[in-house]
Amino acid sequence: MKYTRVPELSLKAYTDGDATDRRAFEAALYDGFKYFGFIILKDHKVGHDLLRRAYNKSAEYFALPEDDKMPFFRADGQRGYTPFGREHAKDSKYPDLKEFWHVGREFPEGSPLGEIYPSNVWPDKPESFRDTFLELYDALEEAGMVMLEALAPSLDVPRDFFRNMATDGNSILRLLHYPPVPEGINPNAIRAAAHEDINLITILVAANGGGLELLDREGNWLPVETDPDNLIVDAGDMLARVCNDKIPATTHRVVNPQDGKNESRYSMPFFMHPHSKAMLSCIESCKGDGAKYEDITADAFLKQRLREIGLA
Ligand SMILES: O=C(O)CCC(=O)C(=O)O
Ligand SMILES: [Fe+2]
Repeated sequence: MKYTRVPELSLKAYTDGDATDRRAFEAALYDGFKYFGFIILKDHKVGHDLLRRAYNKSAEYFALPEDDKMPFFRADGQRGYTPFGREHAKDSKYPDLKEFWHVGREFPEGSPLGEIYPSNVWPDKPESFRDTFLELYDALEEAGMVMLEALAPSLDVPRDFFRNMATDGNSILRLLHYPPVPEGINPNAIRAAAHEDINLITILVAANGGGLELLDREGNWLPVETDPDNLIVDAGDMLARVCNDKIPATTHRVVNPQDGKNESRYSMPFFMHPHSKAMLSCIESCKGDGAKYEDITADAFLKQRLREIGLA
């Protein structure tokens, strides 16, 4: 199968369809993932109202003065606020033109699991910030779990294989703000330099503006554009690693505005991670001539990659 654009799949066909619909969805997901490492997901259950509310809260937060935001900056960048110009892609010298906020997993008070990941921090304004983003975290995780489940049969692993890996996982919701590109900025600096995501899969709430591009097999940058109510799903390094690159962690970037409209851009990727102790080890059906990568725990792999992007 050859594609000229990122395929669009309807999640409803999988969740509400019969066995034939589900098999067709699984095949289309696997084909899209193998070809591009990206698919677009429509008819999902993350509500339109929740997405609009989340975008509004995100815009309200980033509009606050820097003095209100900096108290939530943590050096490791894993929770709370990361200011403009801090993160750079693994192979880029120039910082990305973005600021962001990270929400991690919340455990019920007193849960022993609460110790394993850094605690969330929360701003006191805007109002309902915490509730909105915990709701979005759960909704995106739910959609992601279904995708992980739908992927399993194609790789000949039990249906709950990836779901189990991601249960209590170190998944992160990132609220991103790319401000208007400042004048006089180094021409090599872009909103998000070419990179691959670190995690298993990313469920990206499509932004309210263009700019996202993936690097296709011919080495061309292909815009990934869709209705802002749809979700974009892409495969990260951890998934590529366990399936021996059968599914690629596709390089992507966000370019600066090119249409003369130098406006803020907001997006909200949800990075689905395995739980820290999960072993990233090559799936039997993908071994072929042998595993290309050594076994490593999800936690060790994450730490290695965070150092490479200047966040640890
Ligand atoms: O803003 C976007 O559309 C993509 C962001 C992204 O690729 C990332 O944060 O890893
Ligand atoms: Fe990314």
